[in-house]
Amino acid sequence: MKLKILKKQNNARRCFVCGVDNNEGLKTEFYELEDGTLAATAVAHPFHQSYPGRVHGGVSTALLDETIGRAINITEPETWGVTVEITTRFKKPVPYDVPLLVIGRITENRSRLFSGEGRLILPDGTTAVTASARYMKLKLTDIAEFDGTVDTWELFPREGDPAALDLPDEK
Ligand SMILES: CCCCCCCCCCCCCC(=O)SCCNC(=O)CCNC(=O)[C@H](O)C(C)(C)COP(=O)(O)OP(=O)(O)OC[C@H]1O[C@@H](n2cnc3c(N)ncnc32)[C@H](O)[C@@H]1OP(=O)(O)O
Repeated sequence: MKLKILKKQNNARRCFVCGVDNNEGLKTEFYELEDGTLAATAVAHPFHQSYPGRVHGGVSTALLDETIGRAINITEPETWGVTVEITTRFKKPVPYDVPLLVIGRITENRSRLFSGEGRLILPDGTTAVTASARYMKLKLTDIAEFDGTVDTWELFPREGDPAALDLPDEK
């Protein structure tokens, strides 16, 4: 199903998942879709491997963690949270050097905790990894040593940013 992108989210600079200056990271981009899903696009590299030919499960988990955690910002742009639990199910190997799509949704939102689920989808539409996670809401100043210079939080628009994304049915 093709879904319109309503908004691109900010990126950090050094974050392993979204840091635009982190050349060992994933440089993931996050897009809010019209149906309330958060979609993330990324390419993993050979230096993210576990066994040769497959991406480390911890890397896939990190992608899912941040995608689910950021999905809260669709309705609450000022909410920040830390992951308190994540459960991941690895169904297929994830290869590097191919475009990966990750989607996340919030399933429960309470005053102190929120939960969500997500899946990592391969270019052929297969779901390779699923996850569910829970986060505790905290003030940004209680989470981050944020000086606003090296570690910024900004929108990095790109000419290649898509206007819509095709979400395959679950398989
Ligand atoms: C600006 C720059 C931005 C950079 C980029 C950002 C990208 C965004 C990335 C986003 C994605 C990436 C995100 C990341 O990678 S976040 C990094 C990974 N996660 C962490 O570092 C979290 C580490 N843990 C902690 O700091 C503490 O444990 C916290 C602060 C969470 C709680 O310690 P604290 O000592 O304060 O609290 P407490 O232990 O007394 O518990 C307090 C209450 O909470 C309840 N409780 C606790 N745990 C759970 C649980 N699992 N399920 C249900 N309930 C739970 C507990 O029962 C109690 O309830 P009650 O008895 O009071 O009723």
